[in-house]
Amino acid sequence: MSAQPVKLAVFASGAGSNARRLIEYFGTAAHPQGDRGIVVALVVSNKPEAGVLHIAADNQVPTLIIEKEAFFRGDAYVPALKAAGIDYIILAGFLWKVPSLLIQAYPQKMVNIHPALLPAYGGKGMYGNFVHEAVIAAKENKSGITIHFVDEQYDHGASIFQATCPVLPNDTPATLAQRIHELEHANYAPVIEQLLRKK
Ligand SMILES: Nc1nc2c(c(=O)[nH]1)N[C@@H](CN(C=O)c1ccc(C(=O)N[C@@H](CCC(=O)O)C(=O)O)cc1)CN2
Ligand SMILES: NCC(=O)N[C@@H]1O[C@H](COP(=O)([O-])[O-])[C@@H](O)[C@H]1O
Repeated sequence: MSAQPVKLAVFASGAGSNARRLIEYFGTAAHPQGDRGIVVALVVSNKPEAGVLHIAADNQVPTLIIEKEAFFRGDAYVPALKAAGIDYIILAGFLWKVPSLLIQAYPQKMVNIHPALLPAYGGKGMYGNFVHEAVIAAKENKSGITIHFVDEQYDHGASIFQATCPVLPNDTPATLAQRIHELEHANYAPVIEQLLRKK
């Protein structure tokens, strides 16, 4: 009898390129990838029109749309996540602050990827292109990604991994975002795999 795979729920609010990469790397409950023993079992979004939901559907990954009032009550969605056998929550462009009760339900089992080198350029309002605009406006010569545990504050949890890339003089938020996405797609899944191997 093969052991049950570790089940990830990916939380996303947008296009879902990171979710797509995680699905490609780990596979799904229906189509596990290799013998990693980890699968993307659920995609959760707060935006019914989010592109990530189409990526989930294309890969037969079940989805859960969350409602604001229930979500911010704190533990409204914990039963559904536990019923789905979710072991880890992976934030990938999720734009709501995760409430404490949900974090407490997944102690040291909730991670986020941020498109900058924290602690700089993090916190409320620092998401998507707002981050890249701030980095360029500050005339930084490098940026990067931070993968970190999630705590009750935005972008404050313990850092797990960082990678850097140059910021070029003629960069726009879009060209920098592309370079950051390449770092994200190369690193998020292997860093998660390594983190779970240590448990
Ligand atoms: N409890 C935590 N929740 C979340 C974290 C975290 O570290 N702790 N990380 C964020 C992801 N994130 C940056 O990596 C981030 C996302 C969104 C915001 C933000 O300012 N959001 C706006 C609302 C935007 C919207 O609804 O469209 C806001 O709060 O006013 C900052 C950082 C995910 N959750
Ligand atoms: N502060 C949170 C934040 O800005 N997250 C960022 O949102 C993007 C989502 O892209 P995707 O939907 O294509 O994965 C990613 O670049 C991620 O780092």
